[in-house]
Amino acid sequence: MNPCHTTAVFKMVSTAITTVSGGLVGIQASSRSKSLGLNLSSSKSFCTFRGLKAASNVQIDSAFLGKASNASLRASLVPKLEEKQVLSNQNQPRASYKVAILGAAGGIGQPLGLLIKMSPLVSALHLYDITNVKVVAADLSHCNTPTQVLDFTGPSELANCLKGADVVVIPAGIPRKPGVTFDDLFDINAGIVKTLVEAVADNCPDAFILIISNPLNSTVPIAAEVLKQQGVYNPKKLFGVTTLDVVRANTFVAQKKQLKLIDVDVPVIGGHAGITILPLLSKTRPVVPFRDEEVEELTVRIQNAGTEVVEAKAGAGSATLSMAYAAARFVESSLRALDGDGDVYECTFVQSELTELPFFASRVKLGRKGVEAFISSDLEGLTNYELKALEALKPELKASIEKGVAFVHKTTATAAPA
Ligand SMILES: NC(=O)C1=CN([C@@H]2O[C@H](COP(=O)(O)OP(=O)(O)OC[C@H]3O[C@@H](n4cnc5c(N)ncnc54)[C@H](O)[C@@H]3O)[C@@H](O)[C@H]2O)C=CC1
Ligand SMILES: O=C([O-])CC(=O)C(=O)O
Repeated sequence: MNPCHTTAVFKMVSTAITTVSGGLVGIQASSRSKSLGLNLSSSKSFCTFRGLKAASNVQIDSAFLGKASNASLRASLVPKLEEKQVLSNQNQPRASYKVAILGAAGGIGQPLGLLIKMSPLVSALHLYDITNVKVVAADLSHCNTPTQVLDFTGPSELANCLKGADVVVIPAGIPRKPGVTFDDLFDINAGIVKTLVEAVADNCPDAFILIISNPLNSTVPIAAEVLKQQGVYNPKKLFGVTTLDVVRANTFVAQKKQLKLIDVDVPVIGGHAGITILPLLSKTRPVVPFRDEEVEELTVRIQNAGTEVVEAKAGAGSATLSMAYAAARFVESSLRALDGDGDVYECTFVQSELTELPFFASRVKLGRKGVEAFISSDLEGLTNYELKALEALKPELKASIEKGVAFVHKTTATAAPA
């Protein structure tokens, strides 16, 4: 075993880890500290893939993709390194999953491709876009990590991009500009997502499908309707990526309460637009008291964080780097779940029975078959502020979901012969 690689894997996860334990739907989440008995924190040097020379001097204080991610990474990789001898004779980790990014040449797609190219779990990275994707692949493919990068341009190459994919990530579509609402993106992005998901249904219906394109509250229901029409809908494997809301909530709370960032975990429920984003500050781990004004200030900031970036970019688009980071975390979590890690939890916008709404973002347990359990206890014992906000978000979220469903039915009816 290459000690450099071992150090790399372990260093990426060298943080205190809190996990949520539980069983099936309706379980009570409980937090506990988990120690794997490894002494990982004494040195800050970091080695990664063979040949990345500068890496041995990289200083890191915390982990790569965040605590939730690392808990799972540690749990999934450490036992395998010891028990299954996953290192090949080139001293590389086993990398066996195929990930496809649709919209890979865009502002999110490019940094997301880079982060996924660095994952030890990915053997093949397929990049699809309608333009400019050859350039991105040529560039990325020079990084000497084991993942093979292939490019696919335009609808004629989409099927080959998707065949055999384990995880498909969709950040295709136009982003917001100042003054543009999420719903304003619907007219263009609804059709893009519909077409891409039709191709997913035809070519890799068993894959985890991760939707990033906005308006997320509508594009996920669109994807579900398309998959239903094609007869391949598996609600456990269709995810709206809301990880950025959690990443932001964790960051803003840690700053406000002067907590160690890596320890903070705030569940975010509802949807992904304005008031439909509901951070459950009362469920923050570690437990921390908030004054009423702090709750109001933090909630509003988390709900408007996307607009904060849109305004800062002044017409050049919306969040790309932080979104790529958040999506990479969700991809890693998906891969570890597929790999049999029993300790993977993420908030995500999925088909749900936690409320009367057909889709709802909440914390879920991920496993080989997708969503294994909903952490319903997150919705118990909410504060009055949270209960009121939860009721307030429902009409808007319901309307966005219905708009997505109606779009698919309408386009199908229009396309059907008279
Ligand atoms: N879920 C979330 O938390 C977030 C979602 N977003 C959303 O992600 C989407 C993408 O954002 P950016 O990457 O910044 O936009 P971008 O405009 O930089 O990139 C979009 C890419 O999609 C490609 N594309 C367009 N039509 C396509 C099609 N039919 N097939 C394949 N690719 C196609 C474009 O060529 C472009 O490369 C936007 O809808 C944005 O609102 C952005 C940030 C956070
Ligand atoms: O706000 C936007 O337009 C993009 C987005 O979804 C986010 O940054 O969370």
